[in-house]
Amino acid sequence: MIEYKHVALLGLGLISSSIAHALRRAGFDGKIVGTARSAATRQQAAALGFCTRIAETNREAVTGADLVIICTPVGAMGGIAAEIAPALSPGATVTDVGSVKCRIIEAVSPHIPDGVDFIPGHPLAGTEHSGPASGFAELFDNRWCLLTPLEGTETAAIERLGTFWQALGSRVDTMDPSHHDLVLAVTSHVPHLIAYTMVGVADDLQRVTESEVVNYSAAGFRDFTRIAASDPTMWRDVFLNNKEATLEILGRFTEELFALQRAIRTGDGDHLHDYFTHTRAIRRGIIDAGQDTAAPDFGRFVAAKLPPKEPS
Ligand SMILES: NC(=O)c1ccc[n+]([C@@H]2O[C@H](COP(=O)([O-])OP(=O)(O)OC[C@H]3O[C@@H](n4cnc5c(N)ncnc54)[C@H](O)[C@@H]3O)[C@@H](O)[C@H]2O)c1
Ligand SMILES: O=C(O)C(=O)C[C@]1(C(=O)O)C=C[C@@H](O)C=C1
Repeated sequence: MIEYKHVALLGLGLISSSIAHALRRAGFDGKIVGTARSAATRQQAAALGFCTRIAETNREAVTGADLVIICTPVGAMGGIAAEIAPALSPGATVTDVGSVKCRIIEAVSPHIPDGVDFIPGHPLAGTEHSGPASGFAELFDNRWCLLTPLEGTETAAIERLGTFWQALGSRVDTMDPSHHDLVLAVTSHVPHLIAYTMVGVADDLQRVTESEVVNYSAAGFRDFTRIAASDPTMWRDVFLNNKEATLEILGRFTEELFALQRAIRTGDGDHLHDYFTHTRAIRRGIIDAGQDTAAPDFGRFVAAKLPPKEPS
C-alpha cells in the first residue's frame, strides 16, 4: 500500500509522467503536484491531466509533500535540492530517478535538512522518448528499481519507498551507489555510447560513399538508431557524472575490441570462434537460469560478476 499522501514530481518528462500514470493505475487517491522549468511544458502537462496540480516553481511543488521525486536531468539535481531545501516538510522523503548515483548523492545530500530522508533511486526502465507526453503506466512493470540508501537511513523509510515502487509495478533492490554506477556503466551507459558512435560512423560513411547504409540497415543497426535517438541533455549529464566508471568500462571494451580486430586482421578464426562461443554461453546461461531477456536481469548478471567498488 502506498503510504504517501502528497507526491511532488520535479521535472515533467518521460519518467515523472510515467510515475503519475502508474500511480493512478495503482488507485492512488492522494495529490500529485508536478512542475517544470518552462511554462510551455507546464501547460502541456496540465492539458495531459496526469497531475492534480501544476506548480509554478519547484519550491511551491514540494510544499506540504511527503514524497518529493526529482525527475530532471542529473546535472540539475544539486541546484534543485538547494532551491527546495527551505520548503521541505519534516518527515518527508526526497528521492530521485537519476541514471547515476554517486555524483547525485554528492550534489543533493548536503542540502537535505535534518528530519528529512534522502533516499536515491533509479528505475531501470525507459525509452528513447522524452517529455510529458511520452509517459505510460506500464513503463515500470517487472523492471528493477534500485535504491542506494545512505548509511543511517531508517529502514522504515527505505521500505516505504520500496513499497511505493512496487505499487508502480517494479521489483525493488538496494545497492551500494558506486557499485550501481559501475554496473550501469556496463549495462547501459557504455552501450549507449557505442550506439551513438556506431550511428555517427554509419552517417559519416553514407555521406562519404553516398551508399544507402541507413536505408538498408538490418535489425541490429536499427536498434542502435533507436538508442541513439535518446535525449541529448540526459545522456550528456550521465557521461559527465559517471566519468570514472564509464572510462574504466570503455577501457576494457577497447582492449577486447583491439583483440578481436587483431584476430580478424591475422585471420585467427579460432580466437573469433572461441570468443563468440563464450558470449553465446553467457546469453544461454541467463535464459537457462530462468531469467527473461529484459535488461534488468542482465544487470543482475553483471552485478554478480563485478567486484563491489570501494566508495570513493
Ligand atoms: N529516459 C530514460 O530512459 C530514463 C530511465 C531511467 C532514469 N532516467 C533518469 O530520469 C531523469 C529524467 O529523465 P526523463 O527521460 O524523464 O527526461 P525528460 O527529458 O523526459 O524530462 C526531464 C524534464 O525535466 C525538466 N527540467 C530540466 N531541468 C529542470 C529544472 N532545473 N527544474 C525543473 N525541471 C527541469 C525538463 O524540462 C524536462 O521536462 C534523468 O535524470 C534520467 O537520467 C531516464
Ligand atoms: O530502453 C531504453 O531506451 C533505455 O535506454 C532505458 C535505460 C537503459 O539503458 O536500459 C536507459 C537509461 C536508464 O537510466 C535506464 C534504462
